[in-house]
Amino acid sequence: MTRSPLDRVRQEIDTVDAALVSLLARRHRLVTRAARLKSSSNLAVVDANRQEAVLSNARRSAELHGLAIDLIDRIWPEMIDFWVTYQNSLSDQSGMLPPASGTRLNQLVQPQEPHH
Ligand SMILES: C=C(O[C@@H]1C=C(C(=O)O)C=C[C@H]1O)C(=O)O
Repeated sequence: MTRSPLDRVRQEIDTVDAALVSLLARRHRLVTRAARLKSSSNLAVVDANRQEAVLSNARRSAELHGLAIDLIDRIWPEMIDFWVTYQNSLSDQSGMLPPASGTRLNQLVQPQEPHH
């Protein structure tokens, strides 16, 4: 079977996607370490200044690579939101930290199972 140019490009896209997932997994491990360090120093999960720095680093990096900043602005806030929720879930489990001020009420109040 001869592979078309489109097939080859798609294979390369798959390789890049696998590398992205591997980097996301690495970020996840680092965020877990950050959560433990904040917990042991009694620091809040959410750090707005740090979030701004993370976003502006990513935007600057996109600019250097000629990548649309719009893409960063759509992806990074989602990632940060995901990892803030994740860290809040860790601190809820350990019971070591009060909920961060940014924690939404629906994360705190667990709906009761209806009784049958
Ligand atoms: C990972 C951290 O926790 C939160 C999540 C961040 C992120 O995903 O980059 C940045 C700041 C914090 O609001 C951190 O404090 O570094």
